[in-house]
Amino acid sequence: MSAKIIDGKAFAATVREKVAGHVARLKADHGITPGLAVVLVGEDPASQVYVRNKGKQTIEVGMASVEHKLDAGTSEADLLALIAELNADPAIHGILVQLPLPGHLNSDLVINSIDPAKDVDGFHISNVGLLGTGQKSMVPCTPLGCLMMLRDHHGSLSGLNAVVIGRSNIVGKPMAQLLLGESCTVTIAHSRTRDIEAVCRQADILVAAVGRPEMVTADWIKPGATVIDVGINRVPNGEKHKLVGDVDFASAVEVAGAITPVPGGVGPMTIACLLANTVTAACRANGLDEPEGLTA
Ligand SMILES: NC(=O)C1=CN([C@@H]2O[C@H](COP(=O)(O)OP(=O)(O)OC[C@H]3O[C@@H](n4cnc5c(N)ncnc54)[C@H](OP(=O)(O)O)[C@@H]3O)[C@@H](O)[C@H]2O)C=CC1
Ligand SMILES: Nc1nc(=O)c2c([nH]1)NC[C@@H]1CN(c3ccc(C(=O)N[C@@H](CCC(=O)O)C(=O)O)cc3)C=[N+]21
Repeated sequence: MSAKIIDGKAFAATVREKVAGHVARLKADHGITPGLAVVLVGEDPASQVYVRNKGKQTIEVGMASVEHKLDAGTSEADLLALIAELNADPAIHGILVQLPLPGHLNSDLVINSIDPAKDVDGFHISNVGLLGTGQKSMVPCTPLGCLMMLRDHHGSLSGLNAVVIGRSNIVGKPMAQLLLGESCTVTIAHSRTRDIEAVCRQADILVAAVGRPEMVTADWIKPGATVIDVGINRVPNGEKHKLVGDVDFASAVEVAGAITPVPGGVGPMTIACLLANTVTAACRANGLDEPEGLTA
């Protein structure tokens, strides 16, 4: 039997439509245009894909988009000065600093210099702490997008076994926190996990956020499980390249109950959630009721 394909691209379009509605209301009723600033230092290829898609979609939902493209050799002091400017700018409600940063920059220091209220990536230590203690925060976009798709597919996630492969601060850890918040029984697997295939086969929900092309094959998957593939891996395809996930889609689709494709799964949801977080930030900054259904 073949799995249901969870269409992240279509789901993301519905999220963006909701965001556009809230943006229109903010403009008409309050004269507020939510503004998102993206800071890109150097030329990481994965970040460029993201920035390209994001800039276009920010404009499409009616928000203001500002891009700061800095030279790979930019000093930490200059980057911190730019962030201080954006923190102080009332027209900017969301700030995203593309990761990874070039090696000479301390990314923890840089991320923690962003005003937590404008931290639409949800990476600032204050937001991480708020999420970890179940308080209102900015929730990282990729895990938030995954959660929206999981809730839509399952309704309640309570009591399900969830395995997250990957323990990064930007995907694996916050994903695990969100699933715990939904009362899943959560296991985080990583490069030192013993017999990872057997661990994964226990999962009703399997989230792969590893960065290894097609690592998760059918024999890792419990029949009927829901598989969320976060991986974005660029692999050679003849003369060109193609994108594949961390899951071997062709074999997994035969065993899973539901699965997200790459491209067209988690990626588009990540960008939609970034826009959602920016509207939420704009509402909070102005003491307005925040949109329902766009946060965790
Ligand atoms: N779709 C989207 O919107 C986004 C996609 N991504 C993609 O998601 C993937 C993960 O990203 P990110 O979390 O930043 O990556 P990181 O490299 O920061 O983390 C990868 C994690 O995978 C674990 N890992 C590596 N190799 C193995 C292995 N052989 N077996 C088990 N675990 C392993 C690592 O374990 P250890 O900690 O032990 O080293 C680590 O915890 C990438 O493909 C990235 O491009 C990322 C962000 C957004
Ligand atoms: N501060 C920060 N926050 C991030 O969230 C962040 C980051 N830095 N650095 C890079 C990674 C990667 N990432 C992607 C998001 C969407 C797609 C995406 O839209 N993917 C499309 C395909 C795009 C294509 O066709 O090439 C899809 O999966 O369908 C890809 C990658 C966010 N990241």
